Amino acid sequence: MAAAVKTSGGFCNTQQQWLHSTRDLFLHGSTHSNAKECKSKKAKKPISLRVKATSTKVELDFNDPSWKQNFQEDWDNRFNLPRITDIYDLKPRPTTFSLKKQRTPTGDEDSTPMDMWNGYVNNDDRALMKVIKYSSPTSAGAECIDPDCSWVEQWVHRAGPRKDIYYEPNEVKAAIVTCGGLCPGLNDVIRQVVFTLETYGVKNIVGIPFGFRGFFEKGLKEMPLSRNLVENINLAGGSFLGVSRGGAKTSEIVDSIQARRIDMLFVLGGNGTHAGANAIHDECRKRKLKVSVVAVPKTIDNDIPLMDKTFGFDTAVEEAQRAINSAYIEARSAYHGIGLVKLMGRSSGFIAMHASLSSGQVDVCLIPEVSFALDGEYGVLQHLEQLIKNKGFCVVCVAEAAGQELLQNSGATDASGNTILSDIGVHMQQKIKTHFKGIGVHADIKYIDPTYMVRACRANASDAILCTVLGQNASMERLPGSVASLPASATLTMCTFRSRKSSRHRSV
Ligand SMILES: Nc1ncnc2c1ncn2[C@@H]1O[C@H](COP(=O)(O)OP(=O)(O)OP(=O)(O)O)[C@@H](O)[C@H]1O
Ligand SMILES: O=P(O)(O)OC[C@H]1O[C@](O)(CO)[C@@H](O)[C@@H]1O
Ligand SMILES: [Mg+2]
Repeated sequence: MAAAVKTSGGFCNTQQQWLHSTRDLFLHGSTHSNAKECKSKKAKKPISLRVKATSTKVELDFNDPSWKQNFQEDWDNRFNLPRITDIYDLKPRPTTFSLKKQRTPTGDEDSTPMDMWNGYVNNDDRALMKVIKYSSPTSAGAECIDPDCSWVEQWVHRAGPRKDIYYEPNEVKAAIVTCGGLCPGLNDVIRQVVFTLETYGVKNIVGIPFGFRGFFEKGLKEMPLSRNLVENINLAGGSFLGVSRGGAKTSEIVDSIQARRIDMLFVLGGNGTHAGANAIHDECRKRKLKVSVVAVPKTIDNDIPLMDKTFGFDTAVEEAQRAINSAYIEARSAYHGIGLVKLMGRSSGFIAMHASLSSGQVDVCLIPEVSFALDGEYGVLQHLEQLIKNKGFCVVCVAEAAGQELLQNSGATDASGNTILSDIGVHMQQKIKTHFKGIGVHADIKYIDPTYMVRACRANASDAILCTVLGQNASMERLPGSVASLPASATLTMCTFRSRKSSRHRSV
């Protein structure tokens, strides 16, 4: 699966490729906002690359023979990781992690005595972002930077244990906080961060309750964490520490960090949380505090650019499939049954799309990335009419953010300032009812809204492994003294996983 690329403010990503390859199945929608952005990459020069990490804007002139070098330099700048040693003149000390050989020869007569030393990650180690080289903009799914689609390597930092560290594990205080909405796997990451820190010899680890709120809300006390306490938390869904939205005042949070004498902060959350982590990092720098901030990207929506998969997404898709299966059974068993399922995704249809594809039971999948009409000759309702006529039943899956332009928007926002979406599921249910009544055809609509069920559950096996790698890498990045925020941490914490994956599955 190819990584996402951000150009001119839009994302051209895997979802887009899937849309192309599944056009027959998911026939609604011809204009695609992302598609427009993708095309703009191939537009005449110069193009501008808007950079998420630093918000800088680099004009690329493809007539300039050194454009590729400029691009690469810009990329490296964006992925430059600030380190605690940028501010303080600190003496490195040998790591307390993995001091011994990880694996030793078995001692069997047959075994070849050899050094199984696992090694450390060097600060200059990198993982290659893209494993596909497109030879032309006409190649299926092509993601090209310049009009000729010449190969440009994009490298990100590799996560993992370093040989030198800059903190004394015995003396530091580490804090973990989980923010935003729930996501399967949060407990797995918390658990692994605690385990790894303890392996380094860190004794003082605390959990901040209920997101950033826990930093300033009176009456919310930090929770001491240990291997013993978190041993089994991965067996349950949710967040052991609790989550919250809104209310983040950076200066108050940093006052609290200072007062609690926190040296390292692990922040688990989505885009909002990462903006918060970045602000905390900036404020700590301004105050010259020796605090490392490492953010672990969390979003059930899987909508972080540059990342193939975020933790919790796989689990959510699996759960969503169950709802689709129920809708299918209901629709199949009813006379002119129409199963309708609404699935989460604040502004992306990844859950809906993947659950639909994997279930194989969905006739129409509607996602926000593709605009569609309900009424009219090429509208969804007309298509449903045909499906009922031809096969007697059908199943529709709609992402919660799909078709928002068809609904009235109240303009309301949640505590974090995120737009509260209008209910496309209920709207579709009504529209389908009215439509079939209007044409005098019986239709039995079964509407399923499993919203919170897809995320209020324990991580599945594949997410559990991903979380373990992320938790380990986050802790290993912290002790060497790095300070990371999106997208550095996103790639940073992912890249060990990614590099292993890509070497094993080069052809993906
Ligand atoms: N620009 C920002 N600067 C500082 N803090 C922010 C910013 N945006 C959001 N936050 C804070 O980050 C926390 C989480 O934000 P939000 O509720 O948007 O969830 P999220 O991290 O995007 O996760 P989800 O994927 O579940 O939406 C909130 O406490 C919010 O106040
Ligand atoms: O938990 P809340 O505040 O209802 O937010 C729900 C939103 O959070 C997410 O689960 C993650 O961003 C979205 O899919 C969904 O729209
Ligand atoms: Mg968000």
